[in-house]
Amino acid sequence: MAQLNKEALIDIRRHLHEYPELAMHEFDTHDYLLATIKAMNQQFLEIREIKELPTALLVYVHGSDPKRTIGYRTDIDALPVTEETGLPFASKNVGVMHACGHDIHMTTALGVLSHFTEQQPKDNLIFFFQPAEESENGGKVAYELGVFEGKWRPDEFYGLHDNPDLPAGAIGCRMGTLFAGTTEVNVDLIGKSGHAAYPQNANDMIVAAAQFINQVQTIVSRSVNPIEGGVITFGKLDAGTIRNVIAGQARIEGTIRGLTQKMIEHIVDRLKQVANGVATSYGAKVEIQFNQGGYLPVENNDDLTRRFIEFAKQDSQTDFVETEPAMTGEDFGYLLSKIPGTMFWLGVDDDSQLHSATLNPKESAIPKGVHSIVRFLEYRMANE
Ligand SMILES: CC(=O)N[C@@H](CCC[C@H](N)C(=O)O)C(=O)O
Repeated sequence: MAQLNKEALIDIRRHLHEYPELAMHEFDTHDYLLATIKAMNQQFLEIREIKELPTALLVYVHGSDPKRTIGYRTDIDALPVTEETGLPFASKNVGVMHACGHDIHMTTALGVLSHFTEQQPKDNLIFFFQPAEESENGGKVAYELGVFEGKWRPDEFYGLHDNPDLPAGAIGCRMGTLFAGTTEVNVDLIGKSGHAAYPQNANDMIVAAAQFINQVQTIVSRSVNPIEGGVITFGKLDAGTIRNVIAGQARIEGTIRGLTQKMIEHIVDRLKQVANGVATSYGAKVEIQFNQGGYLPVENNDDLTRRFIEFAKQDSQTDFVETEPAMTGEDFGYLLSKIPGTMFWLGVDDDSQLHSATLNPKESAIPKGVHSIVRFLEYRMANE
């Protein structure tokens, strides 16, 4: 197969979009990626599978005169969202959708890879097709399995995320922190169920949960430096079984975000205080779990990011936008804490936001993104 052209890229993206799979269950996605990569020129390639992380894929492109090994990572998982785009290629996997654009990420990575299967790069390249970005931190899992050891350790790592707020195909980046760190939080409030008619004999955890959720709103508004900012979102609340039984338990699931690890820790401490305070005042038991995993703040490496931005600014074929830090999280933050590199945005120009059931990224972003990334990698390989 020759280098993937625009039409081939769009076909690939639509196939991936139709068959999204959740974190650590990306089996068909893995098989499709593998088949697509195997159809490329194999002359410079080495494909690697990981037994303990069976949906992941690594591809090594041997350089002609390597001075370094450059890593490029794409995530491959989807979200438990029911698609509402009405597109002819909408998700066929009920309740699952590429609502964060990882179909765009994968296709762009395949486009870049296919270019270098036809035109051997000077440096070595490693493409990492990573499972489980949305949850279960596949990047950290891979790192801890020792996947990036020996010749498979990139000297520098790059990766992108699509951005509906930027023009299609534009590249966005910034020095320093690009994305927030995140911590998942689960709060279980445990009281006593009972008949709806006899509240005095029960301990209603719907009321306690409502109080807890309200009080939590004061953490960011009253306990966080507004210049620094932070986020607490509870996206899931589960309590009760029927209207006339008082709920004896409530489970509230959310995510905390901060641009520094210190801020995340500060919010975690305040959240514990609020949860314990509400539990005491309602005579309830509370269990709180936090899970940060690999979702560290995404810290772009100074030297590499300066070069990346310099390239993007001066390249007449790249439309570059300097961006603000974002409160989205990314487990690429973990990989960048181990291996220096740069994360950047690829504009996909859409009115819907990431994680929305109507997200419909502009496909024209894909060939433009491939073109800019190939040009950047060639520029990088031509320089010290
Ligand atoms: C780009 C993006 O949307 N990433 C996710 C990462 C999720 C981290 C973790 N599971 C959490 O919910 O805290 C995001 O929600 O920002």
